[in-house]
Amino acid sequence: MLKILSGSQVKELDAAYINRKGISSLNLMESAASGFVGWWTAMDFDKQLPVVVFCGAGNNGGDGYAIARLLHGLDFEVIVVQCFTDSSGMSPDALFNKQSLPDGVQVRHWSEFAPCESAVVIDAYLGVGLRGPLRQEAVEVIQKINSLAGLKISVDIPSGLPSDGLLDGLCVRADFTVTLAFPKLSLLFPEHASVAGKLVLVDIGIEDSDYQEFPSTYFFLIKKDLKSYHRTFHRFSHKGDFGKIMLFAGSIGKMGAAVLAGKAALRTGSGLVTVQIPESERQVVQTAAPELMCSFGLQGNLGMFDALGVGPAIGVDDNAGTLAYLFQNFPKPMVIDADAITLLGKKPDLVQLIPKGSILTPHLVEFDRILGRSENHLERLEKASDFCNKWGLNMLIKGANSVICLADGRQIFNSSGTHYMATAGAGDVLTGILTSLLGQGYSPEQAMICGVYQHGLAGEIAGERKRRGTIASDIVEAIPETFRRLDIS
Ligand SMILES: NC(=O)C1=CN([C@@H]2O[C@H](COP(=O)(O)OP(=O)(O)OC[C@H]3O[C@@H](n4cnc5c(N)ncnc54)[C@H](OP(=O)(O)O)[C@@H]3O)[C@@H](O)[C@H]2O)[C@@H](O)CC1
Ligand SMILES: Nc1ncnc2c1ncn2[C@@H]1O[C@H](COP(=O)(O)OP(=O)(O)O)[C@@H](O)[C@H]1O
Ligand SMILES: [K+]
Repeated sequence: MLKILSGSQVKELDAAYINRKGISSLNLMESAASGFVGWWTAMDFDKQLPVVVFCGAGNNGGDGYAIARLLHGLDFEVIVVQCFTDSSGMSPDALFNKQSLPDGVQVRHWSEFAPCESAVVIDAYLGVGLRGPLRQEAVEVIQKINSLAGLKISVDIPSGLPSDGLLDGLCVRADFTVTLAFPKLSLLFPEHASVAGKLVLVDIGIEDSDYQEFPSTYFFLIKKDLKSYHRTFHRFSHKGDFGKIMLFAGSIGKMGAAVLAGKAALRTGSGLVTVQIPESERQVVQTAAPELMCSFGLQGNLGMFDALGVGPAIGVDDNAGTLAYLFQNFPKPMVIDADAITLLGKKPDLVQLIPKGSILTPHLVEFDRILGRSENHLERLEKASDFCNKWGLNMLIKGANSVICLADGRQIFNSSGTHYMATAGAGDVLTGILTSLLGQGYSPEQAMICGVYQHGLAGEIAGERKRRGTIASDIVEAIPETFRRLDIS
């Protein structure tokens, strides 16, 4: 898992890494530039298009000069636009890379740069070294970059966006942000989606051990983390090992929620899945998924289940008693979603009854219902942290880069997923996956890590196939492929 450090910790991280490896800061800058160019090459940009690289005077600009040199070496027509006047303020590494530009690279000053049609723009003007409000010249440079027609690619972070806080003013509006080593926190805020564009992470060789001395409560979950969190089953594993689970989901006219959650649990590997539904609706479930079992009315013997998930489309009227009953009679961590969360917002006294370690999975509107409106994502993250800590609960704030909030204060941003998942029932699928993993003996933390990543990956696989036509059933059908892609047997 990658630790997300603050912008001001980056210099110290670099120093620790450089010291341990016995290399120079220039080597690290070269790794950053090569990493960027590796991604660029994979994107297969058209060599007919000129590339315009806006370079600042700091190390972000240094990355830009190095990228310009490397792209020139790949036969691209490269124009460097210098966004400062006085070279005496340049960082030594930026100066070195500026002086290393080959003759074939044209260099202009930003004030005299006339936009050319359809150039690809690389924004290496300001990175994590931004301090305070933009100075007037920076405002004008950023306005110029934004006025250009071509595709815009920001190096590390869109220039002008603070790395750890909220945008207050202007920044480059990027189509892609190619971020170095770890994603900067602000790139993961929903309010910055329109300026950060698509997020690309480039490994520049800094290892987990180099991060150890730097405190942070924020983490970024990536594909290579997954295998170590999964349980392994053996050749003698039996149905019981894979767990018996119960899902309270669906109501008259909304039985899809029970079917989707139930099927997702089966596809995630549950041994036995029972859905608790209104009896009149049993045919819907048993026709749609014969592998599911149904139960009607409150179960007397909840103890036979290994895990329980409650909420998708159960309705908010008349269910407060059911929730209280479940909380009091099922003393293990459970998954609480959708209408069950809305009910907690209406009846906050119920929160104290929730079994410790349970997982609440609100989307942003449901989040507001339990914890009130937040001005921004930072405030939301803080509220979630306080709530989880106070009640010994876990929370998943759903959306792009869903955040796993643990009771000990750690907050883990998910890297998988796609906007094609913004479709009815995608959350019901997640409830099925999470409950299934709890039932298979995963701890709540393991279930959240594996479940959230795989749900996102299943969405990506479904999206590759169905694009805008993706529906929640496609996500369910893609779950088996996620195990294959992650090499989990
Ligand atoms: N481990 C990694 O991730 C690695 C990171 N690397 C790269 O280093 C970058 C960080 O470089 P950095 O620290 O030199 O700062 P950077 O972002 O270039 O900004 C400094 C410039 O901004 C200016 N400036 C500041 N505030 C301003 C304002 N309000 N308004 C206007 N101007 C303002 C400031 O001007 P000054 O105040 O000095 O006059 C100076 O010119 C990082 O993002 C990544 O790209 C890689 O090379 C290697 C590995
Ligand atoms: N733009 C997006 N990028 C990544 N994941 C998304 C995006 N939009 C939605 N999702 C995911 O899809 C799921 C939607 O859940 P939810 O809002 O509860 O849907 P529903 O109530 O229709 O089941 C969440 O897990 C969320 O993280
Ligand atoms: K930048």
